Amino acid sequence: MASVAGQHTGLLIAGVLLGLLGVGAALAQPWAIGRLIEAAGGGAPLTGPIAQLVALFCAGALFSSLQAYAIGRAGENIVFDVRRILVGRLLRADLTAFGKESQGDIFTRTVTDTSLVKIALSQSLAQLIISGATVIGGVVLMFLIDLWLMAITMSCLAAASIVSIALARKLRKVALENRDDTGAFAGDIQRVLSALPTVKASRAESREAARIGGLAERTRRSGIRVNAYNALLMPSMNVGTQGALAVVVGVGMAWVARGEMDMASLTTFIMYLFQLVSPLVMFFMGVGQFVQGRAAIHRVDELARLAQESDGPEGVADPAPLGRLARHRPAVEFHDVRFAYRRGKQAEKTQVLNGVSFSVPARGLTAVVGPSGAGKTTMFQLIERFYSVDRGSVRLSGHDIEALPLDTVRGLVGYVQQDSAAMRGTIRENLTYANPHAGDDAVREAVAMAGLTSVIAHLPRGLDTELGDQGSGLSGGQRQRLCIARTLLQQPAVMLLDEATSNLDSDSERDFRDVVRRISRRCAVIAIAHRISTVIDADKIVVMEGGRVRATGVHHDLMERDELYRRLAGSQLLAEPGLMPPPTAPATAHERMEPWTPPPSFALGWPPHVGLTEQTLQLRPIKSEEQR
Ligand SMILES: Nc1ncnc2c1ncn2[C@@H]1O[C@H](COP(=O)(O)OP(=O)(O)OP(=O)(O)O)[C@@H](O)[C@H]1O
Repeated sequence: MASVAGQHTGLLIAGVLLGLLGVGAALAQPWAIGRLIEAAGGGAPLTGPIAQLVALFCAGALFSSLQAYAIGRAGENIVFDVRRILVGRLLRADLTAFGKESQGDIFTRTVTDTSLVKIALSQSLAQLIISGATVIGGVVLMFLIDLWLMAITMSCLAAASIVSIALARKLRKVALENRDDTGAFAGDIQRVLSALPTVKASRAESREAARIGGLAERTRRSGIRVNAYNALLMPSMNVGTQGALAVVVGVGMAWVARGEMDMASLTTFIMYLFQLVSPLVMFFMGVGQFVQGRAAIHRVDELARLAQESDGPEGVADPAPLGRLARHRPAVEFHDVRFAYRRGKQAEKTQVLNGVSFSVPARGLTAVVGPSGAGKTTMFQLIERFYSVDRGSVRLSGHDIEALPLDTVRGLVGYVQQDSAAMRGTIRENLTYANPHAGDDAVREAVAMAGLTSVIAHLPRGLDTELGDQGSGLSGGQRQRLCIARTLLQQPAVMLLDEATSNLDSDSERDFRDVVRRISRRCAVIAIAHRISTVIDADKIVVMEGGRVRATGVHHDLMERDELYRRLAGSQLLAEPGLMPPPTAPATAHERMEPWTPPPSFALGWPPHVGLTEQTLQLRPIKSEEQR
């Protein structure tokens, strides 16, 4: 953060210098008033002293407004740079590190904390320097007027400063707590709002309102503590200056009465003392703001240090020759890949892949099947290099992906995810997201290939129809086809389809299978499929179980020799009768799926069936039209 502020030191220094010129003009004003009193007392002409005074007033006003403009501008520049850097780092963050952070807290740090950083690094820093200079200048001039009066003033101010410094220390601590509480509150709001339908369906509104209310209450309490220390900071200084003023007026008037001091000097001294009050208060307000800003700087710095994706080692092989993948080499190879996710702040390991090896030809359809949790999606995430393998290697056309630039890897690999990721924006923007330069013809072709032409034709604004958050405004199946069209527009060399047809109806799925066939003549298609129809005519099938490749082959071959495949295929056949020839060998008792019969009473703590009575349904009488 300091380095960002360092890039704007020119403007900051200009602002501070202008402020110091304003300080000079302000400090000269009591002196000019003293001269005016002397001239009036001595019967001398007043035009000169009055002109001096007016010139000082005007110069003071001009310099302080120029200073405010320069410092404000530097502040905006600093916050702009901090946000630009943060957003860049967030978008390139390593997914493991990113997954440990709460998204709401990230949002608070990026939006609110950066605003506090702006105030701390520009306004309050300048305020500290300028009001500090005013105080020092005033103190020196007051020393020159009268040493003893100044000594009295200093002792009152020193006592007040000790209290204020102790308060500022406490303020920093509670400000940090308050920033963290605000982040936790925002994090929970984000968690709930992103799953609002689930919250409603689970009737969890009251529970969530209470939980978030608790976090809001914690934020309120720490906010009140911040406020309390802030509220004590200024009065502690005010009491010091007011005490000093009372003593100075009393002692000074006694000295004037005894003839030991002249009235002009006492008036000038008192004016300096008055002038000291506001900068002193501003100084300690600046301390308060800076201290709160430091808490924000700490949080923003922490976020900026989020681990980043590595873009491959220095001196990587030139990615250009990869272009379309060579036909004679496998498009993707896994060599004894081991991988574990790291969860939470403690980075506890979840071992997922335990030595996976297989290869995918450069053309054709490779289907990946296996029970839930076998590690199929994880494999795709490793091909996209969202995570790095712990051991072994993943190769693209013979090149270890760790040695390729990320941009090359992700340009070559197109990924249609399990949860179709559509975004707020028009359908066209969603379609061309991975290839913003795609022309209209290409868009039309991709839309047709994904079976979206008639869907889009029925929308009021066609391709320019706006979608809501997460692509709301389209059905699940339509969103999925949108993502497929987007990936097609990317023209990848390897296309990953993660259960991409799970949301398609049978007709659309049949059409889509034809599309996949056509695409697979041009590139390598790897499809995670739960439907047998997707895998039955795949060129290669990889069967996964428990983080290992259990078998590879084609359908008929696997039906003969792999129990798990036979079982998976059998269960799928139930959903899609007539698609598959009968198994070559009768299933053993062990392999056969047991039909599910409901237990006599529910075993998971459900009450036995009591029937839906008015009482259990908590029915209320329906009001008639008139009652309403
Ligand atoms: N981000 C993550 N952090 C920690 N563990 C994860 C993460 N994602 C997945 N896992 C774990 O990794 C294992 C494999 O998950 P994966 O999604 O790869 O399975 P899958 O075979 O695709 O399953 P499904 O067919 O149900 O989608 C699971 O046990 C899961 O709990």
